[in-house]
Amino acid sequence: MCTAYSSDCPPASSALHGGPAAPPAAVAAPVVSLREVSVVRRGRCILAVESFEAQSGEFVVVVGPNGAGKSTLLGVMNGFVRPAFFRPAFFRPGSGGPGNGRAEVLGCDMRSFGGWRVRKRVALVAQMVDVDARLPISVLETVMVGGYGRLGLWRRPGKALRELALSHLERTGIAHLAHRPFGQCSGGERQRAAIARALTQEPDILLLDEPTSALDWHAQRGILALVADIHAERRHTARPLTTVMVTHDLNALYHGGEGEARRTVPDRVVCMAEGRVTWSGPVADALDAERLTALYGTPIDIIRHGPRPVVLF
Ligand SMILES: Nc1ncnc2c1ncn2[C@@H]1O[C@H](COP(=O)(O)OP(=O)(O)OP(=O)(O)O)[C@@H](O)[C@H]1O
Repeated sequence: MCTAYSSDCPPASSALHGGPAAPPAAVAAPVVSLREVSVVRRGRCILAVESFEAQSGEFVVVVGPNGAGKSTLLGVMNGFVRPAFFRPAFFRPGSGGPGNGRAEVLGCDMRSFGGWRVRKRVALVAQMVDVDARLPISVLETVMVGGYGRLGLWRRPGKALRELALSHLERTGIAHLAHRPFGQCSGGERQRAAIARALTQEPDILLLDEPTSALDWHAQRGILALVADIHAERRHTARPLTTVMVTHDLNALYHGGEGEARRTVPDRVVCMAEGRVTWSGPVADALDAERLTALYGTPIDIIRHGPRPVVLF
């Protein structure tokens, strides 16, 4: 069942084949609203979130130790992981029932077929995986895959999708790699291609799961600046982008680019541990030595470099 934007979760307007006008930015409902959501795997509760919300146009960063449930949370948001619900009073994961539990993304109830519907509008840049260099698929073809969900069952990818993909290759700075086999690209180039593919999906929500892991310093800075710029470009449009990024790089919270003008300052940081959201608040408060030491279970210090806090461990 869909509740916020319309009765059938219509796609927002698409450069690919046009479409109904996007919902106005003034829609008050959060684009992600999770309450008493749980995920159980092999009899173990790996996610038990009492409350998580993301507003339209918000930039949220999710941090926490390995196994905290961050990727699972992203999976619930893009419909790949089907949520169950728990009642906090009894804490019976997966017990379902009316309770107060709900999982809505872009106004779609993720319990029904919402996951299938929103997947077209929620793009995920997953953790980097190794790809065989002999894989016969070019960077351009990889990026075009992002538009397939919007094409529907009977339409074949055509010129419009190709041009859209090329424009996003340009935007992410790798237009010159369009015809190179994807598997022959460097880690940083592959992450740019993954972001271009996500943009070709024309998403309302962009999810990024450790987009800078395994990249060198220069590539990390480039990816973070790109993500920040893409988010900022849509901030004051009729269709602001909601960005949710998982990262282990706490210094990425504050600085994503070169120079003050390009720094990344997300709107909010969400801390997770043992499947739960343990804290949520502004970046300045998140970068607190005591809080981070407790979260990661290892001593963490914060020093200042000019106006910028730097996390040391
Ligand atoms: N399909 C599954 N079956 C069993 N356990 C799972 C499954 N998927 C995830 N888990 C477990 O759930 C926990 C949370 O996993 P998740 O990948 O969400 O954590 P994470 O915070 O993203 O971790 P990391 O920072 O290491 O990527 C982990 O202990 C993981 O082993």
